[in-house]
Amino acid sequence: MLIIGLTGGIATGKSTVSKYFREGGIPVIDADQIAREILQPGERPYRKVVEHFGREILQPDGVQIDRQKLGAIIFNDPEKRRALNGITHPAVRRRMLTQILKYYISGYRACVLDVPLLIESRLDKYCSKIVVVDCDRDTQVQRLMARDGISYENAQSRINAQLPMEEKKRYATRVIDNNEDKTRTAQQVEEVIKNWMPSQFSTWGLLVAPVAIIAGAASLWVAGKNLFGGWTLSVGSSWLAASLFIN
Ligand SMILES: CC(C)(COP(=O)(O)OP(=O)(O)OC[C@H]1O[C@@H](n2cnc3c(N)ncnc32)[C@H](O)[C@@H]1O)[C@@H](O)C(=O)NCCC(=O)NCCS
Ligand SMILES: Nc1ncnc2c1ncn2[C@@H]1O[C@H](COP(=O)(O)OP(=O)(O)OP(=O)(O)O)[C@@H](O)[C@H]1O
Repeated sequence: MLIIGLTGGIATGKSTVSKYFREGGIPVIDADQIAREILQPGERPYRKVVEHFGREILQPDGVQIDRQKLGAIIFNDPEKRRALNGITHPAVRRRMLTQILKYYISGYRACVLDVPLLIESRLDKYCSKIVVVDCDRDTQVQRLMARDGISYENAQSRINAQLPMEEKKRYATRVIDNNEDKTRTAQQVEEVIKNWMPSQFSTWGLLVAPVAIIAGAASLWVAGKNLFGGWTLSVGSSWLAASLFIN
């Protein structure tokens, strides 16, 4: 299975690019979405975050986390940001792994991991390819302020909480330029899908190969007991397994 890591700076356009991958038939695992789920009441990371940051980060209902308040704390303080990451990231990673397995078992040929902090948290090493979504800093600031309704200073501190784009781009297999209109961005994603998608044969190979290997081993055992036909079966199964894997 091809695992494509998708990253970029805040508001450079990862969700926009994700949408085009989904439209191209490739499932996307969204780390921001998972991070939201684990901060719901009842989840263990929720409890730890409230314990660590205190009840003042809760909304007036005294239950839900006020994301704006928590954001204001962690985007302006590297130490507190590290503490939050230390609580949330292991749980996010576990859920991402479960989702990857789900897609693998369902026979998908590829999936995208949409992770803003892919490079910072060293998840890039588990990806076969890395897509970095880029736009110039002024555009990024403008889009972030417009989308989240935040001030120029707030936008700057959120951008500065991440690795600079120049650094992220060094890890890219492919940079998607998201400075122009969305149609141009969609075309770049289409190109990526066309160039990178593994053949249907190789996906089936990954699913069928373990069965073929077991069949090969079993027939070797039978062949040891005699039967010319058994050898034929074992060689045939092993060849099938090898060829599916190699693909
Ligand atoms: C601080 C929180 C509550 C702010 O919530 P808010 O709804 O305002 O923002 P949202 O979750 O939509 O994130 C928006 C963007 O902020 C950036 N961002 C989020 N968390 C971090 C972080 N810890 N460090 C740097 N950038 C971050 C990402 O680019 C993300 O796409 C929230 O982002 C959070 O829980 N962050 C910790 C979990 C995390 O690291 N998530 C990132 C993916 S693993
Ligand atoms: N090519 C584009 N032209 C105009 N607006 C765009 C373009 N790409 C994205 N946007 C807008 O910019 C904003 C940020 O884009 P998006 O939400 O995709 O970024 P993101 O990288 O996923 O952000 P985050 O890091 O916060 O998750 C959104 O309002 C989106 O509609």
